[in-house]
Amino acid sequence: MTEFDIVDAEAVRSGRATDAYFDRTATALEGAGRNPRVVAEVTADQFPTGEFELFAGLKDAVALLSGRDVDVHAIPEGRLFDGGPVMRIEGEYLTFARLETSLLGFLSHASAIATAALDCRVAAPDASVLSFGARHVHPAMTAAVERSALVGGLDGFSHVAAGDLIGREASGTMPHALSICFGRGEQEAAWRAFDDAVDESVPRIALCDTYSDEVDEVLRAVDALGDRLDGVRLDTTGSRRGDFRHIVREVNWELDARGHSDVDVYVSGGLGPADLRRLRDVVDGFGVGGYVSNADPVDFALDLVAVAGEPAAKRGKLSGAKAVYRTAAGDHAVGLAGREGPADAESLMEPVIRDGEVVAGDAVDLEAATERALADAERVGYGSE
Ligand SMILES: O=P(O)(O)OC[C@H]1O[C@H](OP(=O)(O)OP(=O)(O)O)[C@H](O)[C@@H]1O
Repeated sequence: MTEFDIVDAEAVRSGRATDAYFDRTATALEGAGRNPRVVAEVTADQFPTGEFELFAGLKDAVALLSGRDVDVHAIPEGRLFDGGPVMRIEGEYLTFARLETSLLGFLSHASAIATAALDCRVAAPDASVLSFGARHVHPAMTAAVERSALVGGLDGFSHVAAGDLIGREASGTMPHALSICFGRGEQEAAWRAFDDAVDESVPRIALCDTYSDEVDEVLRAVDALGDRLDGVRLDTTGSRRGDFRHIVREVNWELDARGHSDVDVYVSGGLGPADLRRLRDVVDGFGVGGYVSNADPVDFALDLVAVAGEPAAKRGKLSGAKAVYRTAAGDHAVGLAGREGPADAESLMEPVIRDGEVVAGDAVDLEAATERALADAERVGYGSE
């Protein structure tokens, strides 16, 4: 009995974190003395759909399969895909049967979140965009959310413990609760308390919408902190927002009129790519929560595509080990592995585990994944208007 409803890492690693039917399948196969060599593929769509998604979660998938007698190929994290396999596992079926549930979970959530993050990245390429959505998900998922947001090109994230795991410090300054603790009309006391107590390395970004008009609170923050004020954040609640772009422009105007155009303006609260496009030329940064963290998981499935060296698949799925390609024109293509791919096309899958040993290299490296995501987005024109 654990304190929280969190399945622990050991249950994932051991295969206990599985759907029961895999346990029963293993029992049946063991009882029948059957354990064929198979090829299994993880796929969202059989053929290209015209809609790219960003691949993430491979680091954990590789960790799950490492040390087991399998060979695994995958497209590297941070590559866009559209149809065909993202991962191929070869080995005896019982070696990985019980791992399917966790494997798909790792990939499905991470890829969805990375894709949503990339939507935001390309919507505001020059602004700082931070992931604020940890509060919307189960705490067991927060590190995966924040890491996937980084794979998708976001500049940072808010969750402290996720930062410990990822090896990067969380960002963030103050919630409305800070001002409210000091009381109506006492926002200056809140901003000064923050400035007095919080480490100098943390930017002084005052939240300026708690009790009164944004311009009024911004100018009061300027008076209260003077040159120590780095920026202001407007998180105006939806029912009070009116024309948010106009409000932000007015704030910028009034800052400029008083010689404080160096104060950065950040906005947050219910924002998505369309909002980022609308506001990107008037703000310095965005906090994006639910749009990224609440992305619907990619509908990955794991299917057997060959048994004992022969093509095999359930109906509706394509048999045979496959390769996926990026063509010179930037399209995604799927073909049988071992056949020649399209002319001038780059094959996307690479070995990540060989005989149980991890050989993934930078295919699971976070910084390399982000670089790939941005380069791939540019190459295929992802999110271009
Ligand atoms: O809206 P999302 O895009 O999902 O982003 C998360 C939001 O959560 C916080 O708002 P909240 O109103 O809870 O702020 P508070 O805690 O400062 O009141 C934060 O300031 C973001 O606006």
